[in-house]
Amino acid sequence: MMKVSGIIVAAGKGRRMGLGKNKAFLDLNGKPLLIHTLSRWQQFNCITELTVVVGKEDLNLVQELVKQHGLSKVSQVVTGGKERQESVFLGLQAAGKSKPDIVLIHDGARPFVTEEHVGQLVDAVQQHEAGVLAVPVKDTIKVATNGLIEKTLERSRLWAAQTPQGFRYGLIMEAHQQARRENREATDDAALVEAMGRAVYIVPGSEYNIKLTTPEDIELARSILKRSEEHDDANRTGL
Ligand SMILES: Nc1ccn([C@@H]2O[C@H](COP(=O)(O)OP(=O)(O)OP(=O)(O)O)[C@@H](O)[C@H]2O)c(=O)n1
Ligand SMILES: C[C@](O)(CO)[C@H](O)COP(=O)(O)O
Repeated sequence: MMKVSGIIVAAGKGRRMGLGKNKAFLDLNGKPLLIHTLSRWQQFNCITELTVVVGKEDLNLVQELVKQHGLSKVSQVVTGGKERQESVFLGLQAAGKSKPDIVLIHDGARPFVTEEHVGQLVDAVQQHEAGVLAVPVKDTIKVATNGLIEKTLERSRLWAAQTPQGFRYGLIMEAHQQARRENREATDDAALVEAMGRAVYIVPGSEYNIKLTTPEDIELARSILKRSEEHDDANRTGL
């Protein structure tokens, strides 16, 4: 059977959120943001196990929360690095011990991805080795320097990359190792694979799969959570 491991990165500082603490512990309806994300991944049938990457200072707390919330798919909680890319690399090294075929790399700060989209991503990775969830860009994007517009990009070809991003394990490890040798940095993992000249496929995702980045996202997250709880209630009661 195909072994699919999730790597959930939550070792950031959440500076843009401005809470003065890691946004992973932001309370959403009585539960920390990271626990919302992990509880969802715990339920995904295609996922064999989860590696969680957190800041050194949060290691004990997250291990305790994992136990408390019965997150049995979490096989390890490991320490991350200064940048997201380093946290992912450390997560990949740890996940590699149990020899996964495919890894799905996901932001701890994205609590609303669905099983349907994760399943579609796994299918794409089985077929093509590398894929990302993404949504079409809705705004018109300008490239500007010092407030002066240089050009307008052709919107019909623009996609906003999300996570999870999925890869055959050997491919993403090679991409991270090469990036480290060449001191290359990127804000997502797909870019490291693209830089090797390898194909990465887009799997259309959902606008609800938001990353909580700035304070306005908290309100949005609470309303998405309410909507998904109502949806669950409706399913349970047959409404
Ligand atoms: N050194 C880092 C930086 C980021 N992340 C994780 O990567 C995800 C996406 O990053 P982002 O939203 O930028 O989070 P932060 O780095 O925490 O936020 P900021 O850039 O505002 O400080 C988050 O779940 C974050 O915890 C990580 O594991 N290790
Ligand atoms: C990986 C990512 O979530 C894709 O959208 C994003 O690039 C990482 O977060 P950041 O806000 O760029 O740090």
